[in-house]
Amino acid sequence: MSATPSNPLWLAPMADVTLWPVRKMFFGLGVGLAHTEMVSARAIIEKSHVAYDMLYRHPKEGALVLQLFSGDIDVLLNGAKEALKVNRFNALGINMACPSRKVMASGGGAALIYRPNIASRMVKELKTLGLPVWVKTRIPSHDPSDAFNWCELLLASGADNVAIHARTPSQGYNGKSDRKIVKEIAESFPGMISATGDVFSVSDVLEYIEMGCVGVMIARGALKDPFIVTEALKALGYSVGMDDSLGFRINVFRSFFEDLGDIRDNIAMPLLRRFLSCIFKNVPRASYIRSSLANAGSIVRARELYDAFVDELKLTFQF
Ligand SMILES: Cc1cc2nc3c(=O)[nH]c(=O)nc-3n(C[C@H](O)[C@H](O)[C@H](O)COP(=O)(O)O)c2cc1C
Repeated sequence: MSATPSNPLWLAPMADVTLWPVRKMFFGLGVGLAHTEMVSARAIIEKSHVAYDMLYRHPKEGALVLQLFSGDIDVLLNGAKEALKVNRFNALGINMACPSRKVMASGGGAALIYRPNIASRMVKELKTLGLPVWVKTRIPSHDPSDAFNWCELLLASGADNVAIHARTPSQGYNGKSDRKIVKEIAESFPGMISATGDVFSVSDVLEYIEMGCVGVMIARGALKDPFIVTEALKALGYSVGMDDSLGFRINVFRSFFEDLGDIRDNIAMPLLRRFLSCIFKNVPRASYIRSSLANAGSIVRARELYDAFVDELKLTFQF
């Protein structure tokens, strides 16, 4: 199974967000590839139901990278083996980017930047499973030569793609992602580097592509407005056959509601709340509608309210 994306605009991994209903919505909008949220390799080995749920892949999804995290080589490898018994994925991703204290304390996530030998062996071991191996990482420092050496090591170890979020682990989300470093690395390793970091507009996507990145991942920008995807694809010259009308937006979210109905309310309701700010944009009483949906208590009830609001809007806007 190859990891060939259908275009260079990809959905980034986001914990508690990139579950299958969200990924399916974004594949519907046109992304060329998506990531699962990061899954603990140890939790897979321990047969956690939560981790197993994260391995579900809907038949209508496109190219999908399973992103795993661990600070231990054997745990990572065995977790990946178990995951591949549950489902097929187009590539295995290693999280070397997560700066959270808990993940870094286990030696995983961004802590791997400071454990280069372990990181390199992780890539080599995962490669033995026969799938492309993708690494998502932050940068060691704002010195371009540090970033170059780090990416060179990952690629020499066999990584098929390195996605760079050009902030250091200690930076959190402060400052800006360092695009000069991304450009230098993308030029140094043509065809191997993708970008993530501060992708909020069509011009952000175009800028990373012009730098020579093979792909651009959308993360927080996708939460603010999923429809950036269709706009960016149009700007990149892909024919998307979709518009930005209210009717189109409403239908996209109607399908999303259907899919959310297939997962538990305690997972689905927070997920719905994540996307509420972009539902009913520029529509009268939008904030009242959003707060009704946020407090609906269950997806079934939220869907009923949504349908009732849409009926009202149809009378007003005649779509
Ligand atoms: C809610 C949320 C969850 C995230 N979870 C993950 C994750 O599971 N794995 C990962 O590699 N990055 C994760 N990230 C980081 C994003 O993939 C992305 O690299 C980062 O947000 C920078 O891109 P942006 O500035 O365009 O949002 C997460 C980000 C957000 C906002």
